[in-house]
Amino acid sequence: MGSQDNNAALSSNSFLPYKSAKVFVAGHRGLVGAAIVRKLTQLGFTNLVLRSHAELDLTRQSDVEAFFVFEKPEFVIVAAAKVGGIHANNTYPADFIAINLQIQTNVIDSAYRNGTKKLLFLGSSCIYPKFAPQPIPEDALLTGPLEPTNEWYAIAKIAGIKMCQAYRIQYKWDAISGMPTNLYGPYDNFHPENSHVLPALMRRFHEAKVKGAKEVVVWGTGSPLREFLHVDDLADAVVFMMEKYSGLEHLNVGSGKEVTIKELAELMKEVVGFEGDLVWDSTKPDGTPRKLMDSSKLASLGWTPKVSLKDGLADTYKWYLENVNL
Ligand SMILES: NC(=O)C1=CN([C@@H]2O[C@H](COP(=O)(O)OP(=O)(O)OC[C@H]3O[C@@H](n4cnc5c(N)ncnc54)[C@H](OP(=O)(O)O)[C@@H]3O)[C@@H](O)[C@H]2O)C=CC1
Ligand SMILES: C[C@H]1O[C@H](OP(=O)(O)OP(=O)(O)OC[C@H]2O[C@@H](n3cnc4c(=O)[nH]c(N)nc43)[C@H](O)[C@@H]2O)[C@@H](O)[C@@H](O)C1=O
Repeated sequence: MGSQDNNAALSSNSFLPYKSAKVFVAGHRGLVGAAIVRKLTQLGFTNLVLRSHAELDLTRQSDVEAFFVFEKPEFVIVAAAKVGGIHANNTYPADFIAINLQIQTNVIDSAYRNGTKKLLFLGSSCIYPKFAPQPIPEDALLTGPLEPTNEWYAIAKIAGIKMCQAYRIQYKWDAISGMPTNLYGPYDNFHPENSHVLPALMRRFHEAKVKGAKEVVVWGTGSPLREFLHVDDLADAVVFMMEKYSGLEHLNVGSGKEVTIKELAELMKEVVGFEGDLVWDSTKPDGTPRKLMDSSKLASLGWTPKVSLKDGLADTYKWYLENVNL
């Protein structure tokens, strides 16, 4: 993190006092983007620039350039991406590498060229080697082979981190990166196959309860460990980093707490109130055995998460009942 000192001159762009600043939240209808918009609105930001995918396809370079020339946002948060769980990543590798490279390259380059003061890029904990030391420090990046089920997505995300670093070094531009762990919360994707484990199980347990089914199938062996963070905590961390961090290195953003998939399934069963049995489908991949991140750098700057997994699950299930299960 010594390189952060070399960039001290770039850290003058404080964010929080400028409530009327133009802030572009890319991907504002997704899990993460929606939480960031909620947080910024709560804080009193009045000039958010938002475009749905239908209004602006961020893979289209000339459209993105025209948007930035016209809007010239002062701050940019990149929460738009092609995102999915283990099955989607494994099934659509071309989409995961190409769409993510296109979106992030277009947005980062156009933001720099049109006077954006500061940009935050979001990656993911899957950037780290499959067998990284645990908890995973930021400097484990590029020290070993990736998990094959999501290497295409991981390579795109690593390119995003490196692009922010390259623009910081060459242009002295304040681009930073945050690497969140597995997230969940309101506006998650509850698709039965393509979503992440937590929303997938919430939906499957709920539907099983409603139908009076005797069992629910859960993928893999149940032994992999995952670290979950409520998306409201992530949004809080994003605002914190926009205000306080201007370094070359990406920063891990995790809860510091891990559970096995079996423990998650048992907890979900309890929260949803399903009374049948769990059946394990070991033909489905487990993915990375463990990916607990070391988020002590962010903690040392003064940020800590607040939402426990149990409370977060109950809150998300309430949202699911009110909004998805209509
Ligand atoms: N969910 C998680 O567990 C984790 C997420 N992250 C990161 O957080 C970020 C946000 O993820 P998350 O909110 O979960 O993802 P979502 O899929 O919920 O949201 C992604 C958003 O990006 C938009 N988008 C996708 N493609 C395009 C495009 N071509 N043009 C314009 N908009 C587009 C989507 O719009 P539409 O739906 O209309 O296509 C959607 O609003 C990503 O960078 C992801 O890597 C990191 C770690 C874990
Ligand atoms: C955030 C992160 O998310 C992805 O990585 P992942 O953590 O492996 O993602 P996942 O949530 O899909 O699975 C976690 C674990 O859970 C098990 N599992 C059980 N039952 C279901 C199930 O029903 N659905 C899913 N998806 N998984 C299930 C599953 O077999 C695996 O062992 C990356 O591709 C990449 O997108 C990324 O960055």
